[in-house]
Amino acid sequence: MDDDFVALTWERLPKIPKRSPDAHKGRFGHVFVLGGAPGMGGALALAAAAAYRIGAGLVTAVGHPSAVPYLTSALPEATWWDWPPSFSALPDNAVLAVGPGLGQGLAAHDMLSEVGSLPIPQVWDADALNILARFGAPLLSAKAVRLFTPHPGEAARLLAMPLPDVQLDRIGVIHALQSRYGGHWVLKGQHSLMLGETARCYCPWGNPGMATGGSGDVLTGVLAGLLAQGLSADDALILGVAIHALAGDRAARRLGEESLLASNILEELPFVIQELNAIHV
Ligand SMILES: NC(=O)C1=CN([C@@H]2O[C@H](COP(=O)(O)OP(=O)(O)OC[C@H]3O[C@@H](n4cnc5c(N)ncnc54)[C@H](O)[C@@H]3O)[C@@H](O)[C@H]2O)[C@@H](O)CC1
Ligand SMILES: Nc1ncnc2c1ncn2[C@@H]1O[C@H](COP(=O)(O)OP(=O)(O)O)[C@@H](O)[C@H]1O
Repeated sequence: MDDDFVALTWERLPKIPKRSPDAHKGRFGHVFVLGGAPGMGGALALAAAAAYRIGAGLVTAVGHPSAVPYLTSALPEATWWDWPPSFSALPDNAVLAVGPGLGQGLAAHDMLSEVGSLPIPQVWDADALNILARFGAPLLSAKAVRLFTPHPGEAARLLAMPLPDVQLDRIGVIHALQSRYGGHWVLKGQHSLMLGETARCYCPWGNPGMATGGSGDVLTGVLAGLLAQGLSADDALILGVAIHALAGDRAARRLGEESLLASNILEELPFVIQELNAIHV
């Protein structure tokens, strides 16, 4: 690993802000997850549940009506908006997470060009990245805090380069992504790399059991939930990637890498948060 990119340690991790005794849900932000095209309601539900688990005050899932059954059975705590959302109705404390199971049709493109025109904190993942790869940086028309979360396949599409070349020069790739699209980046996979405003680090945790459908959707919800609680983009990036990987490691110890499901990462989030809070007292 390049000297410039340091390994995260427990001690170096940012803190989740402590809740004051008179807290109410309005203080912890309102995450809107946009995704859930037909057949992919599960991705939307995973991301929405992760945003709640990490501490967001309110979560709204914005999806195709066919995704409703996933959400109502998996997460009755979330509220629901149909596609296309009324962006003018977003509250002041909104954070957007776009991409989990979004699909790449015209409706998805139109929603993303609206999202890109809003000065609201946002996390871009999965199909949102695939659409960005097709339409380029002009899709990001407004200045906004943006976290981007490509896996190597998505990074290859975003830079129009062969996939094997991404893995040969992951540091060069993450710099190239930031130069082309701005914002804060995690290049996922073994030893996920992070590049933010000042953040330059890699995650020593995580395991191949996390190479399973939906684990990236959980990360997206975690990052949005941390932004919603007021963490800076760099802190949300570092803490979110770390908590997600540590939760994956706990799930692998409990269940084995082969049997690990994305929903098991979700289940372990509370225990990682408690462990971190205990060392940060
Ligand atoms: N339960 C659900 O509803 C799920 C929905 N999902 C959604 O499905 C949509 C498309 O995801 P797909 O998984 O089909 O498409 P991807 O673009 O993630 O993967 C397509 C192909 O890209 C390559 N690839 C992926 N990750 C790679 C890596 N780390 N290194 C090298 N090559 C890699 C592989 O060849 C893979 O088959 C997304 O919107 C996603 O959010 C997935 O997250 C899976 C679960
Ligand atoms: N071999 C691995 N070692 C560590 N982490 C991994 C490994 N494989 C996958 N992960 C993590 O699991 C998540 C997978 O995300 P992604 O590929 O977007 O999955 P999906 O599209 O199915 O949601 C990422 O956070 C990635 O860093």
